[in-house]
Amino acid sequence: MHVTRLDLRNLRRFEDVSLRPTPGLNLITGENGAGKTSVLEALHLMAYGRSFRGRVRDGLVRAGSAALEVFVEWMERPAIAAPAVSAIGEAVPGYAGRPRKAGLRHSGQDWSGRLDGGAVAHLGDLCAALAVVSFDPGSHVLVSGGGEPRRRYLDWGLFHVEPDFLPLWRRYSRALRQRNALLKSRAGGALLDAWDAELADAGEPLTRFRQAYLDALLPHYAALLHDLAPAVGAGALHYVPGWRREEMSLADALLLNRDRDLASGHTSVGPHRADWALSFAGLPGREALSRGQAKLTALAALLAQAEHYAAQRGEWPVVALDDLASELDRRHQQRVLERLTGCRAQVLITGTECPPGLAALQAPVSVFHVEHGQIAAADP
Ligand SMILES: Nc1ncnc2c1ncn2[C@@H]1O[C@H](COP(=O)(O)OP(=O)(O)OP(=O)(O)O)[C@@H](O)[C@H]1O
Repeated sequence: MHVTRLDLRNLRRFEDVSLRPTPGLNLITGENGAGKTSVLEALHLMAYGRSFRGRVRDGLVRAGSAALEVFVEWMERPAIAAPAVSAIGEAVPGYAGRPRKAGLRHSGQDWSGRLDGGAVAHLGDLCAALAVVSFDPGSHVLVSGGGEPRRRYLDWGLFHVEPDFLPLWRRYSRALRQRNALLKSRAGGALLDAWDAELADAGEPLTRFRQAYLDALLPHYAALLHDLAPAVGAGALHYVPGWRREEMSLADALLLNRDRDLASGHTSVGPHRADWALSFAGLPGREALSRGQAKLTALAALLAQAEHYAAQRGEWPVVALDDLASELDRRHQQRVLERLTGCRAQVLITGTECPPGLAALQAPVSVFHVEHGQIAAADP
């Protein structure tokens, strides 16, 4: 898929700007503080419901404004592969791609959204429509941070490639909220039994989906890691389900931990505590990765997710690379961009100037310059 239009209103320093990216490589340049990252943040917000720099209420809305607005138009490949031109040489309507559009207004507390002209009930519906994979200076948390970004990573992938996952995830989240509320009010008995059963009913298949997804990512990740950071040795990924799954069912684990959960007021076992671990044949553990290696490992994981998405859905997600030159050295910049241009993915890159790895690529690139709160197309 590729974004054809991105409008931002009252987002960080931008009052009202519009960007028309091209399907291939797009470079967004500007001085420090010009607003380059904010452009990618807007796209990320539509695709994830949050910025990669935190929540909307943490400063995304322009000072003095009540709410921000993001509007995105993109082209999506049709689900059925068919020639764009018929046997008699005429264009086949609808097969060249499906135009889609989404709008989001967010005040930090309240939001409203529209998708293809209709109102959406859940922010997740917007996020499931537009697929963006972002690599930014904070992406290393996928490797060096706590479990939450790694769970989000798995769930984002599953929202996009597994249609049965989102309803299951909603069921589990609702049951977890209800169970925690009961635990806090110290209520036990039949009601708690019922929510335990619901948690187990949703949590077991949810875990199977996550485990299968991580297994499916592994070949992509291992090949990318070998290409980007061969010194760390073969990479492996291991799912950690959030309870001792090899010994007992989730229903049994919930029952076993009930007294402890009643004392603490929250559910201590289950897929909401899941994680996945990374191991490397050439290193004792992820703690031994250098900062640069941690970034490359995170990038391998993110690109693996994009590759897997492309294999499943028949088209690439949009790839956003924030401040590429400060994240990767020239050789790695070039390697990554070669891969992405070879796959015909739409790529949006930010930088104070053209990253050396992009200049060395000699591929066609559309350049946009951000200055004084405006975005303008510039000469390549
Ligand atoms: N809520 C806000 N209201 C108004 N202006 C804001 C708000 N939040 C951030 N800004 C300003 O918007 C700009 C955001 O810049 P952004 O981080 O997108 O720039 P950048 O071009 O990526 O910078 P750098 O190269 O330094 O990373 C900064 O000038 C910042 O001071």
